Amino acid sequence: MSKRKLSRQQRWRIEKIQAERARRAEKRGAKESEQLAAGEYGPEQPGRVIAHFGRTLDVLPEGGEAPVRCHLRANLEGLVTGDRVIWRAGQDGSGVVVARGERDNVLERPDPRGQLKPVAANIDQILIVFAVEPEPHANLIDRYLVAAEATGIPPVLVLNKIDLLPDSGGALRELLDRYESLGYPVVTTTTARDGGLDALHRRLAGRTSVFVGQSGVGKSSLIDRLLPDEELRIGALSEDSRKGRHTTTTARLYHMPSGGELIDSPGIREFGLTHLDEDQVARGFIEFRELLGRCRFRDCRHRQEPGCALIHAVEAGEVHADRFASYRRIVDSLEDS
Ligand SMILES: Nc1nc2c(ncn2[C@@H]2O[C@H](COP(=O)(O)OP(=O)(O)OP(=O)(O)O)[C@@H](O)[C@H]2O)c(=O)[nH]1
Ligand SMILES: [Zn+2]
Repeated sequence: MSKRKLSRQQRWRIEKIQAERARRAEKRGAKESEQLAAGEYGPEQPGRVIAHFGRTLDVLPEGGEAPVRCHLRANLEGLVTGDRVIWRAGQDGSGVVVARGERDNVLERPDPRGQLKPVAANIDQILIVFAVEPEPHANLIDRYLVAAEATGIPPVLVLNKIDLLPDSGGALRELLDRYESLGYPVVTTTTARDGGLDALHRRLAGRTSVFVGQSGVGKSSLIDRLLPDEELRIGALSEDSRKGRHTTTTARLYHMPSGGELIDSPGIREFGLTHLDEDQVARGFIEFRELLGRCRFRDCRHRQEPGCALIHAVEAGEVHADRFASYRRIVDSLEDS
């Protein structure tokens, strides 16, 4: 780390600011404890964060319809959309979040400084959308799959625009079969005719999902149909936040009329283009997992090492050569960046 030289005056100013911040946080905490103790808040109840704006959150009470604008207890940090929380209702219609529940998983994105920050939590599935047009490179699908596998959230492949598919199904059909045989669920959709989203509705029901995918594949078109009502999308938010429309980059959780929850934000849609390390990439190819660690050399990089279990599996036809080539390409691209 580079040592920055601060003048005495600068140092003094920073210390003063920090002391002031600490004092304010302490005061806030003391006031809240007083209010909580004085019974100014109702009993603890479960809820889920559906949007957040700094230290202010919209919480949907469990089993409830209308979100409650809440603030955070002073000692709570880092809550994100999708978090399960314990909160207490205040007397003025707002509330206070007092605890965060355990997370099943969390989706992270790099902030402008390149540091990973959580953006959403408790997601049941990542829907990787691709389309007949623009034609997907298998490599791109693999990239998304690897990124999804690294989060621990199960991915689902969604092939959109099947109205543009040739009758024979073509090469895409073959590609899909390959992913299906690896164990990935595949759903096909089209927004061009009625009923084109039936299979997708079934897949979404009862789960919390996010949509990711390359530009132009039809994410907005799909989401527009899943949340048909603009009012519904905005209506998922409490009164106050409607004014704060500038905060459009925050992830939001929506309830779909057809069933299930959707968490969406521009940042989430771009997910998959984040940095991964070589080991994450190898583990992201699910059929490689049982082979990893079986190479002759413990530090095998699966290039041309003798006794490489992966290369052997490709030669034996147990691992598809395209998937292995894709793995190589992703690893090579890490070295360039
Ligand atoms: N033929 C056909 N076109 C579709 C279908 N779904 C979407 N489109 C068209 O594909 C284009 C891109 O759709 P969008 O919904 O904007 O795609 P997107 O993934 O949200 O793209 P970005 O906003 O750039 O990330 C639009 O012209 C849509 O009308 C479909 O099922 N069939
Ligand atoms: Zn190897």
